Amino acid sequence: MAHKGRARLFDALTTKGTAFTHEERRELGLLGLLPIAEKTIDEQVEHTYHEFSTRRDDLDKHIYLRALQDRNETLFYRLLSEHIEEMMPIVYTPTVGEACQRFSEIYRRPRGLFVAYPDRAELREVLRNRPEREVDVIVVTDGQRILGLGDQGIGGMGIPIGKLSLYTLIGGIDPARTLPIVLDVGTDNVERREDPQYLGWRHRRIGDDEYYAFVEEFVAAVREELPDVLLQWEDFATTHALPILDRYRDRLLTFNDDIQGTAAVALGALHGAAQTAGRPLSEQQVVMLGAGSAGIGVLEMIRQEMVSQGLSDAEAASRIWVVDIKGLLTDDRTDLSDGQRRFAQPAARVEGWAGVQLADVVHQVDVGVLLGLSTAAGAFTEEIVRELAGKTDRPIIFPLSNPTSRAEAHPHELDEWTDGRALVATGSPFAPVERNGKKRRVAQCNNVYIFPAIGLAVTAARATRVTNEMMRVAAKTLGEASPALSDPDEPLLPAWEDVPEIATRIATAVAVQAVKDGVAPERSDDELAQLIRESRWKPEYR
Ligand SMILES: NC(=O)C1=CN([C@@H]2O[C@H](COP(=O)(O)OP(=O)(O)OC[C@H]3O[C@@H](n4cnc5c(N)ncnc54)[C@H](OP(=O)(O)O)[C@@H]3O)[C@@H](O)[C@H]2O)C=CC1
Ligand SMILES: CC(=O)C(=O)O
Ligand SMILES: [Mg+2]
Repeated sequence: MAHKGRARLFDALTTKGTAFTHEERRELGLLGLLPIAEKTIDEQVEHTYHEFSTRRDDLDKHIYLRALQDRNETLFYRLLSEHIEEMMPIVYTPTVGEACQRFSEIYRRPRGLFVAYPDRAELREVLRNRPEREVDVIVVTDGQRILGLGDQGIGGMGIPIGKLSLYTLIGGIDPARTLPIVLDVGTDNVERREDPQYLGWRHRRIGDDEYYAFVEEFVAAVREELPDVLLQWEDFATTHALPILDRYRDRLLTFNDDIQGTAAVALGALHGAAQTAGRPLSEQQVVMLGAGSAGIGVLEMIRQEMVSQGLSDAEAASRIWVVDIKGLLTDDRTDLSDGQRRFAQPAARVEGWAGVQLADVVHQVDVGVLLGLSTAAGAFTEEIVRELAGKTDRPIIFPLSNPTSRAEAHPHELDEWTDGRALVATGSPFAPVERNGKKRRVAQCNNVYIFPAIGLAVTAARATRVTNEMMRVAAKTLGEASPALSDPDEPLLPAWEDVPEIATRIATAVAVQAVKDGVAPERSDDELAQLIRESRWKPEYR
């Protein structure tokens, strides 16, 4: 706020552009630096929306919005908040996936921190060079599993930038207090590495010993510089995601969005779905396609929920069937990680089956819930879905892989193959499904319903850890807001326009839980609710 003149005019966080009044221009040394007209923020929104609308395709629209964000953050968030449903798919999945693939080509200006392995001796200096001193939330990736698009190296930076935009848009986190980070540890994507435009370190990914030592150094630098920050891990390959979470979850204020955020949103959506289907989760047989960190994270939470509904651990596990690229996870497989092994079915249970692929499991088991976190586009085939639809009145089918090009099925197909009976939620956004002249919105079961609220909760309540119970409360509060609970024809998750308000509700419940869990200072529930409402940043010129 202190700067004047050009520095003030070009400070994206505090500029008002053509909305500086004549008096402000005089006070701030801006006279003559702007055309004489004085705009209101509403007029600026109208103008930028028109500009946005003239862009040819979604990537152009993404580039336009990113440029606006770099120029005037208040206006960027005001525009987004007035067109949330239209712009979410542009700043986030699916368009952000293409923006990551073409990151070096569309690169304009730096944002956040590029923490590169060759700079490892100077990590503290890198952290000290962060653009803003005070930070509430870091989102960090190493670019190895960007949505379902694999290794994008430094291009993965598009994801932390996009996620943090949603922390602000939905969770009301002050954009000046967010920090996107990419750990540049090389890339195994040969096409990227050999692209002359590639802006990252042209090197194969470093080996695990160097990798974990580097992550440890990075964490140490973050702790020293920003001891209270929330550190969110995003889009790490499963092989690294789980060990990193295990190593740091009890040492830092941290969570892994793909594991824990996805689990919470899936459980939230299943709440409305199970109620509409008329059968609680604990009475369902659940099939998951994909045994990566997202899939296993979701299943851990489903199992806990089944236990809270009265099953033993073993009974719950016996209702969960996981299929990966090799087929069903069974206890005679030697290639399973510890996390996967917890969901392996006894091999004896499948003796006599013709095979152990998804179609076989759906054929043999009384499946009520089919979930996909596999990146396998089209894997929920007509044959599989029709078989499932023959077993239950209201099949619950969630193709959750991102971006759209990786979805296991499209909602209009699921609708057709089940005669409109499927209860559907998808990872990326899809157009409404039309049946008998009536259009129905498709719920987007994406962790964006959760992470902004977690950020808001821990920031406002000054929490020091993200506990499992905090995540469970987030899932429960979201589930209770399902429009399908009051009308089975409504989507399983709330509309985007309502999401900022619901994020506030989730954040309040999570903050209350943080106090209960002893990881945030004592405060009454009312005080927390008030603190959360008051701490929300708003896109208004100061
Ligand atoms: N909706 C949401 O909010 C979220 C969605 N996601 C999406 O989930 C997907 C998976 O993420 P993540 O778990 O981290 O990724 P991983 O790559 O770690 O996991 C993918 C899993 O699917 C399996 N798989 C791959 N291809 C097939 C196939 N053809 N048939 C059966 N199984 C297959 C893999 O098996 P194997 O290991 O043997 O190859 C692996 O078990 C991504 O598309 C991601 O965008 C992730 C987080 C949140
Ligand atoms: C949504 C998300 O986090 C993912 O697809 O990775
Ligand atoms: Mg992710």
